[in-house]
Amino acid sequence: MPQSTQHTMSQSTDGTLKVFARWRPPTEAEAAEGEICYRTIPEITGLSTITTIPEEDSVKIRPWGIVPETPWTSAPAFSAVLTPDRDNATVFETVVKSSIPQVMEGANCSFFAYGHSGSGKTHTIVGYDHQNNQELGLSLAAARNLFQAIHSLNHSNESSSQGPLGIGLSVFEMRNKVAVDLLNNGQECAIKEGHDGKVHIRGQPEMLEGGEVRVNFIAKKPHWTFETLEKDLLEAISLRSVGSSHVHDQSSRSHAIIEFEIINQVLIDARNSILDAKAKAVPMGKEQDDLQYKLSELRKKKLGAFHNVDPAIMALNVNDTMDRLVDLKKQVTRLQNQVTAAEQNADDILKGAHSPCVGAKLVFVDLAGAEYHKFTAEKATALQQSHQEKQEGCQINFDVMALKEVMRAWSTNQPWIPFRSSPLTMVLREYFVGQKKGTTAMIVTLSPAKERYTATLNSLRYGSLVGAPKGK
Ligand SMILES: Nc1ncnc2c1ncn2[C@@H]1O[C@H](COP(=O)(O)OP(=O)(O)OP(=O)(O)O)[C@@H](O)[C@H]1O
Repeated sequence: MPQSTQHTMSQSTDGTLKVFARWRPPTEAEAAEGEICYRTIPEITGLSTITTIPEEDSVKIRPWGIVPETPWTSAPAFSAVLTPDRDNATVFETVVKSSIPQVMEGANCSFFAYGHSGSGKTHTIVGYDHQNNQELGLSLAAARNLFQAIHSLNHSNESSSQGPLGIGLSVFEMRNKVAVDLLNNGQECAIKEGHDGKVHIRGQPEMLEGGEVRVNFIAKKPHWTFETLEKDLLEAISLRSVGSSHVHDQSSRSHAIIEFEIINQVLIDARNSILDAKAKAVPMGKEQDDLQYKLSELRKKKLGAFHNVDPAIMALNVNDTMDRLVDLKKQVTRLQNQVTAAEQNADDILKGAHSPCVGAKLVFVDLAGAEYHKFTAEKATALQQSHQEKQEGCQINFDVMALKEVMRAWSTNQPWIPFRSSPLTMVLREYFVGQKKGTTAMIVTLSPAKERYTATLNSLRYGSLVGAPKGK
């Protein structure tokens, strides 16, 4: 039960990283058991601290639990503390709304929900009551607002040769070390870092007619209206993996990532051209490597090396093979030039777009809750988890700690940001880098149930670490 609840409007110390706390209402059973006592204290900086109050009645003593002897007080880390009476529409106004103009100016903005199982992350990010505008999740409310801004730009820009603006939707989850494409039947995608440091999420190669191999990236579906985007997004989210956590057996066991990118048809076509050019270049490159290998085998044999060579290779005519190799090299160079030109074209479209918002991204991440097995009933339930679930739990803990370091390094303009620390932070890299810095915010979702005191305190500690002002 909050001793005093303070709702402050969003303010930020540096304009880029904000942390919010959101308490959800108790269920009937939780209310009957009693609630965690806490107090919000606004600081002069505009940030708030949260103190938990271990009054006799505030934290239930459990047989194997630990009862805190002293109050715990956070750092002044919270831009706003949203009390249980605040609905999703209010959370949107407080946390997300100011980022819509930033995205329209070309900045990337990202929002993370962090909290233990059942604390309200999915309620906050996606929402459950989609008929009720007041309870639309932040991602959907943001998409609706973004479409309003885009449509008015489309009307004022009707003559644009690049076509109207829309939103490219990607929805995937990070499960262990792979990305699972929820817009493409749950296809597993590998996470690869390119020579340029950019991280790509690659799907399974697709065999095309004529032997071409198309390596698709994670699906990005273009949408021109909010209604079609909403339908796709909700269908994708329904495919998320669930498992047994310490609270219930329908817990999200993955980090879900919802990405909106502002696009136009010209950009879509340019990106398809890159994939087409690569599809042609890949088999040629492979054939070239293959011939080079065969020729080296033939040379070794010619030099008298004691070496078993495949009879099929021995049967090759060296001169013909060399001619074919020279020809292939020319073709591969030509195709690689086509790929480079297609990539350059896509970059030029982004730079020369009629609106600076083309290519800007707005991202929502529903983080899997970290596991805290140290105390109480959570340990008992954890023991019933399968080996795979325990491994996932370790990876989840690792990911969220890596994310905290990335956020702190990024918000304090460190020259080196540890994006490579975990697959999650590798994938998130592109949302943090960019010409313009937009808002990044963490919403720590909190359960008021005494039963969940340890987990709630751990979430608060995490929020406090992420949001503590620079240098602390
Ligand atoms: N702010 C809120 N107001 C009303 N109900 C809420 C709120 N937050 C959460 N709930 C309810 O609490 C339950 C658990 O919420 P939710 O599924 O969002 O938790 P979660 O943190 O995503 O859990 P998990 O990590 O296990 O998936 C749901 O029934 C949801 O409707």
